[in-house]
Amino acid sequence: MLTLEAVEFETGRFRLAADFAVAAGRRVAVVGPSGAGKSTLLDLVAGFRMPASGRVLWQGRDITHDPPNRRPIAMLFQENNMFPHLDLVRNLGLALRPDGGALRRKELGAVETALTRVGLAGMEDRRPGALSGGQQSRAALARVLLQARPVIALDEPFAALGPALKREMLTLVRDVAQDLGALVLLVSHDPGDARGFAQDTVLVADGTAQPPVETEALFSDPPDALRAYLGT
Ligand SMILES: Nc1ncnc2c1ncn2[C@@H]1O[C@H](COP(=O)(O)OP(=O)(O)OP(=O)(O)O)[C@@H](O)[C@H]1O
Repeated sequence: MLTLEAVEFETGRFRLAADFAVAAGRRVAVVGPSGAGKSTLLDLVAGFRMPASGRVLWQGRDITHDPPNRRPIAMLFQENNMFPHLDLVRNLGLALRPDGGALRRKELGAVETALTRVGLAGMEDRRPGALSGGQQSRAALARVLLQARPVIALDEPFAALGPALKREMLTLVRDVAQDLGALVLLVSHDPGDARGFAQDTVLVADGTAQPPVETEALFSDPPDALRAYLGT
């Protein structure tokens, strides 16, 4: 269970409140208007931002003051955050050895297995610049797989891909998350993503990240804030 307990965040004039829990293993979309605080919510969970008050807990353990690398969360950004001068094996190896040390045979095997799992077998020695956008997304997902954390947070990860490829990647995320038994938080501007991917949806609007609601129920009878955002 991921719990945001009476979390209050503020920076400048922006405020965000969150007070809800999500069960382990769920797929959750995070939707809402631009600037509402979707990325901020993920940052609070991942530890890149600190709440002014309240607590963040994973399986009942208070992680509010843990640094990002000590949290149970793997984050996948739109930019994918690969080092351009390192090939895929070395980029992904950093998930297992953040100090950049040489990989042992077993670790190398794990990297190769992860690359195969996301459809990149045989591309071990490519650098990120020699990959298409879709392949870069796959590589980023392979890293998430290697990190093997119980929560995966994705912030608009596939916005630059075409619709068919995006759907394919979301299916792969779902499969990878299932392999890991991971909870997924997916920020997206596309209601189709939420409906196709997520069992539950968190609506972020008017200074609040609202408790998750079953996705189909939310979209079939949207509250005013969601209706305004959807333009319906
Ligand atoms: N360092 C900062 N100082 C002041 N305000 C900030 C700072 N960083 C972000 N904000 C504000 O916080 C609010 C929430 O930003 P956030 O990126 O979380 O929104 P979002 O819902 O993810 O938006 P988008 O969909 O456009 O990516 C915005 O109104 C933004 O202007």
